Amino acid sequence: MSVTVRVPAKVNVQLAVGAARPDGFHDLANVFLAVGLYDEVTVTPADELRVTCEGPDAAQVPLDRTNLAARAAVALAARRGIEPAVHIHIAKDIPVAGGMAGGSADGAGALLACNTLWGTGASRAELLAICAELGSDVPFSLVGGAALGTGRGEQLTALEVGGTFHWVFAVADGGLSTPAVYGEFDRLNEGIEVPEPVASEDLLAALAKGDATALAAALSNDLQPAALSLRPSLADTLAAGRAAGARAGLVSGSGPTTAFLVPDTETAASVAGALLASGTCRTVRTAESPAVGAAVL
Ligand SMILES: C[C@@](CO)(OP(=O)(O)O)[C@H](O)COP(=O)(O)OP(=O)(O)OC[C@H]1O[C@@H](n2ccc(N)nc2=O)[C@H](O)[C@@H]1O
Ligand SMILES: Nc1ncnc2c1ncn2[C@@H]1O[C@H](COP(=O)(O)OP(=O)(O)O)[C@@H](O)[C@H]1O
Repeated sequence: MSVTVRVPAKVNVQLAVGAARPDGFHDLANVFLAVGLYDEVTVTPADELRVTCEGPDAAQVPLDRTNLAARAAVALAARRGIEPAVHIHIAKDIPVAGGMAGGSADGAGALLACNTLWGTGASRAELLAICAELGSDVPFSLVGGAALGTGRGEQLTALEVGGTFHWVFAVADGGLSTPAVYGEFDRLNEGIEVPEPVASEDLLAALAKGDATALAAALSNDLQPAALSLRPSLADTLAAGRAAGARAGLVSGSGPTTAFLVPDTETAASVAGALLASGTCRTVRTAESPAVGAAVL
């Protein structure tokens, strides 16, 4: 018997970052929006814990116990005093180390899959608590849709979304390390009073209305200057997407994927083509939002 769970990627339509906390994390107003690019995590009983991965970026995914999917299985098994004897297979379609929470998706997916396979009966609240232990973005991968993440991003409030948003994602060559980007944020803000992160009322209203023009005007990412500082070529990708007709473009989370909001699927196809032709990215993907969270298939 196997259980397969499908989990979406995310884009941060607003990422407001506060000052570094004593524990090294940053308080956030993190407006997550799930997008229709998915990893599938399949768990099958086995003699011992084993992880395999397939997909274009599979070579960059660790297959040892540092893999977030393996950590999720170990965390749930430890709470129940059982062995995490399971083969976890990840069919990976979410770009790796791209600021789209692919590892977090696999963590949330493996957790839900193991809870189902083992009949461990963890409640939604317990699953969310385990997700938060695994990483700041993991709870959102479980719930999907749209949500405001406060604290380090793990405390979620569901948000209303009144329509469909169309995106083009430009996937860069190579990844960016999330801690390195937060570190660069601290360096760039040294000696500056960093304000408390607050969600934008205009942005929340645009999401609730499904108003893509208003959302485009309200998109923001406080990590973007840090990502651009570490990867200056991303400015060329942003310029190419905007010149091709995107309503707005921004770095997705810690990057280096850039996200472009477009009015419809036709514009998505033409902006994707122009971005590829510009030579400023490795590949392009189109997807729609919102997407549902982790779900057993
Ligand atoms: C930036 C964001 C935006 O959604 O995602 P990505 O773009 O990387 O996917 C997140 O804040 C990433 O969340 P996640 O990738 O789960 O990070 P974690 O494993 O919890 O933390 C990794 C490291 O990132 C930094 N970190 C993370 C979250 C946070 N609120 N403040 C931080 O300073 C810390 O240096 C921490 O040690
Ligand atoms: N299941 C996983 N899939 C991808 N990366 C993983 C996974 N588990 C651990 N990692 C590690 O997490 C790092 C960040 O990957 P990822 O979650 O894809 O990006 P991001 O944090 O930018 O959204 C990778 O470089 C990899 O070393």
